[in-house]
Amino acid sequence: MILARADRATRRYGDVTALNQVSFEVGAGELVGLLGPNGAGKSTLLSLLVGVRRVTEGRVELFGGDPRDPGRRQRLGVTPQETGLPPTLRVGEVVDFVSAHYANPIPRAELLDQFGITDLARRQTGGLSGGQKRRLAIALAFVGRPELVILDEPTTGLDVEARHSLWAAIRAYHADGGTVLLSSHYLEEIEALAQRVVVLGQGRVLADDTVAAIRDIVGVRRVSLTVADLPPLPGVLGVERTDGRTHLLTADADQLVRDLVTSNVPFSDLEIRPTSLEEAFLTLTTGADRPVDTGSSAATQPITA
Ligand SMILES: Nc1ncnc2c1ncn2[C@@H]1O[C@H](COP(=O)(O)OP(=O)(O)OP(=O)(O)O)[C@@H](O)[C@H]1O
Repeated sequence: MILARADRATRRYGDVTALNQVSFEVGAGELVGLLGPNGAGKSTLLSLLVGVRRVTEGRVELFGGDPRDPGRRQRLGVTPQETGLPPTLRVGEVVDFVSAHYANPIPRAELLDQFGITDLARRQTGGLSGGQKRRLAIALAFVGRPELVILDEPTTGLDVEARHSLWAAIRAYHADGGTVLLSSHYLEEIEALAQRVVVLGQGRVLADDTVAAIRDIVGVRRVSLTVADLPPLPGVLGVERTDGRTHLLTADADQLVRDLVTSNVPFSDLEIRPTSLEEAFLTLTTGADRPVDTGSSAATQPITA
């Protein structure tokens, strides 16, 4: 059963195309990570799916119909990137207030315990730290026992301990049959939680695959050197030349260096460094005005830079 779907969804803000013909689905019981650099369109996509924004073109569906239908939203739990909590209400009162909107909410004490915020129950939300507010906001997404939870960068601003306790709560919900779609900048977070990753870049789906397949792509290394002329070498995914330096992208830097040495080409100032997630995706898609097809292992396809 498909719980959320985007079908060639496009969203523009004036001249800015935030999402460009995005299609993907979230099936019941999945835990899907939405990964992408700043401005990739993650929040826009989530806001369409939860019904707070409308598509410019294309279609989005939640539980098989219009996300703006209140009946459907009852079955959904959401934590947006920023949440405004009424500053004078106590944490327990906020939980009670949100619970009152649902037929069968999780009891207050149980919810606070699950999210490690029991000791905050009597504190006014205005006096909470940023991380404490964030944990409360995330807990509130789960209070109505939703079938689908959508979390926009849930652990941004949390310390390591809070992040891990939140991951445990998300895993427990998923193990109980819940479905999760969460966005993140952090590959680590997606790896810790998700089975499937949808990568967005510049408003498009660049990849939709297993964590392992995506890991292969971001495992790309950048081998930089000064060289006059380079013969074709195996395993080179992309070549860039800037300021007299040549940069080779490869999934196996060790082998590439061996091949460079045995090719007898004179070179100097060899440097190897990992590409950041953002850089890997931007580089791999440079000049390729089309999505990367990881279904046939994008990491082994030649990319012209
Ligand atoms: N209300 C808006 N008005 C104009 N442009 C917007 C608006 N919201 C988003 N954008 C633009 O749309 C693009 C996608 O933004 P979006 O917030 O969806 O990306 P994101 O992947 O969630 O980024 P981040 O990781 O930084 O939160 C960006 O270029 C952004 O500046």
